[in-house]
Amino acid sequence: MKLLILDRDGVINQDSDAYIKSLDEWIPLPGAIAAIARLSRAGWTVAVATNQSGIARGYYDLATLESMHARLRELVAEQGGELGLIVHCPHGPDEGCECRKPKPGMLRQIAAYYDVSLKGVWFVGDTRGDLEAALAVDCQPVLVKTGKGERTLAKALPEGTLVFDDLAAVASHLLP
Ligand SMILES: O=P(O)(O)OC[C@@H](O)[C@H]1O[C@@H](OP(=O)(O)O)[C@@H](O)[C@@H](O)[C@@H]1O
Ligand SMILES: [Mg+2]
Ligand SMILES: [Zn+2]
Repeated sequence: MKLLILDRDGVINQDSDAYIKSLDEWIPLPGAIAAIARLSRAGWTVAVATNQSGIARGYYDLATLESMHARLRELVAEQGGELGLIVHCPHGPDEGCECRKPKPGMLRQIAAYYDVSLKGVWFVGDTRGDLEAALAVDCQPVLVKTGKGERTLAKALPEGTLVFDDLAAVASHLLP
């Protein structure tokens, strides 16, 4: 199974230090939707693992989050693709959950859903926490320079991290 796991904010859509709090604030990054659709049409399963502490913080509710994900699915479908499982962590940093990255709980949830091993599966993110979550479960850490990626690049990356300009470049690398 060709499985690719993506972080959401800063990889698929614009991120903000003020959180993405509404559907209007959820703006796809250039080429991201097309990249997901291209991968899907080529037989890849594309899943998403996203921290959403804004829910715990009271900035937006689950219905709003789900409206963003419905829009994401709609845009991918308009380009002939299909997005796979989206897993989110609604918890705050102090709740001690197992799903908030850099913990790998969401990656494990995705692996269990598809009944596959995570070894070597690419996990594409824009923050150090994404890379650490990948390493914790033997995924291939992949950093994109969008979102907080340039900030993440300013410090030493975990050994073996692959770096791409954006999700479109990741898709072009994976597709013939
Ligand atoms: O990149 P993903 O995991 O899809 O989502 C990140 C968001 O949940 C938010 O995560 C927050 O981190 P804290 O949760 O406050 O540490 C901040 O970095 C926000 O800027 C960001 O929008
Ligand atoms: Mg992110
Ligand atoms: Zn959680």
